[in-house]
Amino acid sequence: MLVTLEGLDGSGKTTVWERLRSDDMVPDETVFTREPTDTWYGDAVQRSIDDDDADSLAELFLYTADHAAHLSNTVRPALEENRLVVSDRYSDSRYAYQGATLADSEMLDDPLSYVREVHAPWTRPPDRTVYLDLDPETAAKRSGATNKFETADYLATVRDNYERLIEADPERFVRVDATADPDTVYERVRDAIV
Ligand SMILES: Nc1ncnc2c1ncn2[C@@H]1O[C@H](COP(=O)(O)OP(=O)(O)OP(=O)(O)O)[C@@H](O)[C@H]1O
Ligand SMILES: Cc1cn([C@H]2C[C@H](O)[C@@H](COP(=O)(O)O)O2)c(=O)[nH]c1=O
Repeated sequence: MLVTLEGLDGSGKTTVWERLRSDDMVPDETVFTREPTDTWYGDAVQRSIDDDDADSLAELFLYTADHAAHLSNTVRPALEENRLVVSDRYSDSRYAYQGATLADSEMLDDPLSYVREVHAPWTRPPDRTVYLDLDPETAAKRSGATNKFETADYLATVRDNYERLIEADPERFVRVDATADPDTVYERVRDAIV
């Protein structure tokens, strides 16, 4: 089973993901992974994140290349062995974030749909997605505005995109209030996974 953790920057995904790794209730053979990945593809993505002037379309395809390699090298092999896979960010991050980054593009009427169409023929959708729901102002504050994505204005568009994704696929998503205290958030996420 493939479970993904999604939400705005600062919503607490990595905090939960780290804690799940040492939880006895989570199966030992679980694969914990993330996007951007810790590979040279992920390094290329990181360079783009750090470049305020990166071309938005080129950036989409860097993230997408990282996703393709992540699927073939990590996610699909683990699923073939019937292991639980927990990914800190995955394809919905691309739909929500690059959907927002490309919002001003004159070439695309509906960037979110375009990004989904690019992935559709080959990606592997998650079986369950835990969405850590947080308002953009708190998200920007918590994340410390360390990269170009972490502003309340931009994150408001990203949040609208996540809402569109949830509306289109309500069965897959479990919404968790990320303003709750860390222990409560953690227990709600764990309950949604095991
Ligand atoms: N439930 C919570 N309440 C208050 N603060 C929290 C909570 N969960 C995490 N934090 C704090 O918010 C900050 C961001 O958390 P974390 O790195 O886990 O978020 P993230 O969603 O992984 O962010 P990013 O996508 O930017 O990597 C950290 O300082 C963390 O300690
Ligand atoms: C996977 C993915 C990520 N992003 C953005 C979101 C964050 O601001 C950065 C890095 O992610 P992290 O969780 O803070 O390490 O990249 C994105 O725009 N599109 C994506 O597909």
